[in-house]
Formats: sequence, structure tokens, C-alpha cells
Amino acid sequence: MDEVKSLVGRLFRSTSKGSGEFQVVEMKSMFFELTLNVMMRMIAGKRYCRDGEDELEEEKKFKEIVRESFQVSGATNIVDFLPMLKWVGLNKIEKKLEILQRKRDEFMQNLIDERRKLTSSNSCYEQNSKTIVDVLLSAQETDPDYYTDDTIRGFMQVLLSAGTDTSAATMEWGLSLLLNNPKTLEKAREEIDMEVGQSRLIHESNYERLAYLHAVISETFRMCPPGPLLVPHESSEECMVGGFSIPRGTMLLVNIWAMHNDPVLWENPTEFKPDRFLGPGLVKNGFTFLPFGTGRRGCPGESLAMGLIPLTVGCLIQCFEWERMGEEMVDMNEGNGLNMPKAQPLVARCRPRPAMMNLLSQL
Ligand code: HEM
Repeated sequence: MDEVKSLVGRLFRSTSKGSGEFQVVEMKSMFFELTLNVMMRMIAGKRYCRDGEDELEEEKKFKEIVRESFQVSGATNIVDFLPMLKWVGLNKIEKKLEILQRKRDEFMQNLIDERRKLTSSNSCYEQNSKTIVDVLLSAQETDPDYYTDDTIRGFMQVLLSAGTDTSAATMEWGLSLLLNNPKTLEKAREEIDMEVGQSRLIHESNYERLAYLHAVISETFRMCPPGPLLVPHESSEECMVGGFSIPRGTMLLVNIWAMHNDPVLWENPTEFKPDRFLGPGLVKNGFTFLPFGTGRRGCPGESLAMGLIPLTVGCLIQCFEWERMGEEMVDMNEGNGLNMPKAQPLVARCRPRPAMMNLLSQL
């Protein structure tokens, strides 16, 4: 909640300068910084994106590592397909990855060492301020062969790359869809005004009563799933899938984008219709809607994401008025990258809602 409040406060400060005029805001980086702060606070108890304060050297280094990691994560490495090209010097991506990995390891190791020092020197260390690194370090005490520093660094990196861009991209797609469908935005706001009011921000405890907001998020996941092919799975035994015999050891990619947009399964799949997730028409067969995958290797971050995304999008609807940059629709094309990013970062016009000014000025 702290981080969502901080995002809302930051947006308020940057949009309340004019005399009630709409201001242009770029939302992609705002969402990304929000999810980066949430993850890094959980992992190591630190935030790296702070509003209005001078950037520390450590913050600069961290942002550079994150930027480089995302740049190379979706890149095609031609040497994977034609290994002999390595000998003619076409392995630049591999070299880049090696350098990046060294930088990442050094950075993560410093964080581990810092937490190790802090927890061992602080005898009245509070249980509820434990980070993921602290938990892994205490597991290291009982099982040092498994929980090595190397493994802990790996955990940190996986959580960071799986938990930031996915949630940020969903918020960006969701707000873009709402800007292109202002009546839906209005309906979601009416629900929030009725169930939460205007004297406090949405809280997770209100979720049960915000069915339409959740339907908006589900419809966003249906149309723009951030893991469109899940992650590659491998058959551990020979099996039959949809009448095809799949040998043991086959790599299986599940195209959930195609499933979520299949006209046989969904009426008018290209239309943004959150109502399809409400009431008796609710999708009953869970295997037609799998934004987080399923089974043993399904996403372990689902509840975290489903705590954060409705909260963020809901607070933005509750506190601000939103408009597209002009008559033209927000561009909904996809760019390159693992998590189906938008081709163009979302830029919109935004101003605080008069009814929320009192609350916003206290943030
Ligand atoms: C909008 C948010 C998110 C979406 C749509 C999403 C989606 C997915 C999908 C589709 C998979 C592959 C599942 C499969 O193949 O069956 C996955 C795996 C994973 N996700 Fe997420 N995720 C999100 C947020 C998060 C967050 C916040 C975290 C971390 C806290 C996280 C951590 C992971 C990890 C560690 C895996 C690998 C699990 C494994 O291989 O066993 N994800 N996610």
C-alpha cells in the first residue's frame, strides 16, 4: 500500500501544478518503478526509485543493471541456432550476458552481505521486517549445502525479473484499454465511489465488493497476457495432447494468447468486455483462461500480483480523471520482448478529481 500511495502522491504533485488543467504523464516508467520498489523491498528491504531525491550511486548502478537485463532478456541469439557462428565472432550477446551476470552477481552479493551483517548484529531484529534474503539466510544456517549464496543470488534474480515487468505491463495495458473505453472506466469509478467513497483510498479489504474492477483486470489479462506462451514446459513422460502423441522430453509451448483470443471459446474476443467475467456468464472452465499458467509450475507470484494490480489501477481511477492525448485511440500494438510489452509506452492526460483533492493533498 505504501508504494501505491507514493505513486498516487507523485502523480498528484506532477498534475496539480496547473489550475485544474490536464497534464501529460508517461505511465510506463511510473508502473515499472512501482513494481521494482515493491519487489526490492520484499527481497532486500530497499527501494531504488525515490521521488525528488538525489540518486545515490547504488541506485544508479541498480537501474543500469535492470535496464541491461531487460534489454538482453528478449534478444535472439543466432549462435543458439548456428553454433559455428561463434567462431566468426557473432557471439556478442553471450559476451554481453557474461559481463552483465558478473555485475548482477556482485550487486546481489553486496545486498546479501549487508543483510547478513544486519541480522547478525541486531539482536532485537523484528520478525515482521524480515526480507526474502533474511529468510533464505536463516535457511542457509540449517541447510548450507542447498542454500548457498549462489542459489540465493539466483532466487533474487528470478523474483526480480519475473515479478516486476509482468505486473507493470498489465497495469499499462489495463489503463490503455480503459482510455480507449471511457464508459468502462466510468463504470469502474462508479463502483469504487459507491463501495469505498472519496474520503479514503481503496484497500485490499474492499476487494470483495469491487467485482467490476476485478473483471476489468481479468479482461486485461485475457486480451493482453504478459506471459503469452507461458514458460517452456517439457513432457517428463510420453503423453497425448489434443489427440497428438507427444514423446518424452518434448519442449511444449502453451499459446495462451491464442486460447484467450479464440472466437470458439470467447464471444467477440477482440472486444474489451469486462462483463463477461461477471455473473452467470462467468468462465467456468479454468483451462480457457490461464494468465498465470497452472499446475506445479504455475506462477507463485499470482496472489502478490492480484493484490497489487487492482489496488494500483483502482486508486488511479478513484483519484484522477484520465483522457487520451487526442481523438486517436491509444496504440495497442505489441512490441518485442518476453512479456508482451506495448510497442509505444503509454502517455495520457491526467488531472486530480476535484472530489479527491482533500485526500490527495495529505499524501
Ligand atoms: C501480472 C503478473 C504476473 C503474471 C501474468 C505472471 C505470469 C506467469 C506465468 C504465465 C508463469 C509460467 C507458468 C507456467 O508455465 O505454467 C510464471 C512463472 C513464474 N512467476 Fe509469474 N507472473 C506474474 C507475476 C509474478 C510475480 C509478482 C512474481 C514474484 C513474486 C512471479 C514469479 C514467478 C516465478 C518465480 C515463476 C516461475 C515458476 C516455476 O518455474 O516454477 N510472477 N508467471
